[in-house]
Amino acid sequence: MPHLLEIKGLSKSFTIHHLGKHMQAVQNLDLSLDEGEFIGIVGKSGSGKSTILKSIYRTYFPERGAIMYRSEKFGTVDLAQLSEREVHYLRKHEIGYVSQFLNAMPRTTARELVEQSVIEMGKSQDEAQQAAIEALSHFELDPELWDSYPTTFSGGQKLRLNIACAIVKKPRLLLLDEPTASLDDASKWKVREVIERLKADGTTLIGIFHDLEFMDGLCDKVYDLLQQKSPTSISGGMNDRDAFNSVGVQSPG
Ligand SMILES: Nc1ncnc2c1ncn2[C@@H]1O[C@H](COP(=O)(O)OP(=O)(O)OP(=O)(O)O)[C@@H](O)[C@H]1O
Repeated sequence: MPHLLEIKGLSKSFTIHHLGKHMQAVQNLDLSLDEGEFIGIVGKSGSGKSTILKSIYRTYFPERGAIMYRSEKFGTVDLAQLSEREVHYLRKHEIGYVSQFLNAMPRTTARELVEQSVIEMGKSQDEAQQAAIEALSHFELDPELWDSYPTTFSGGQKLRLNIACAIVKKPRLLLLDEPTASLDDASKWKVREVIERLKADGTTLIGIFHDLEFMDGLCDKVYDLLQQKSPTSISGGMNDRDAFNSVGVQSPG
């Protein structure tokens, strides 16, 4: 069985025109992921972790390299080359992205936000209602909050809602971009339970977490960007669990 995701030679840089600076965020990166696996990405602040996830989700257009994804709908495709329309389809149906930031919409309750995620997949209002109830219960968002506006939620509550919105689509691949960054310890460990549940359900995951202790025992593999040679370039290598333990004493951020 081919990998679910295989990144080959990915490079991405940014030009900040008003500062006259060119920033090499990711350079010649290789990474692969099998179905049901959870890969953690660690590295210093600015080492390109988010850029990798955003390139997979195609928030950023990769500059060089291929991001081969085995889609249920399209077969194996290069996310770096795919049309906007197909990318849009994959975001709706196959690939989810969760960060610490909530995509709140004005005058939209938590329940409606989750329902909209289902409706945009082409499902009926009834199906969306049912799926929203299941997702919000599954991720233990207090039912008293379901009909409230999420802008008033705590960091942990927003995250639960974010995850519910992503998970309700049953994505094959879920990208977690530092979702626990603003959470206290208790909320973090609740998120860990959620991730363990997703893993048990067979979701394939790539996650960025600053807290190495949080990742320990959770990820199948860790992709280590700590060995970068200069602040503007990375060239990473894959570690297995033992190698992860050996980098566990260093702080990535
Ligand atoms: N949209 C952008 N425009 C300009 N520069 C960017 C953009 N996105 C990322 N960069 C630059 O690319 C480099 C890598 O950024 P990225 O956010 O991927 O790092 P990171 O490892 O996720 O950092 P952190 O741990 O601090 O979130 C940084 O130098 C950043 O300033």
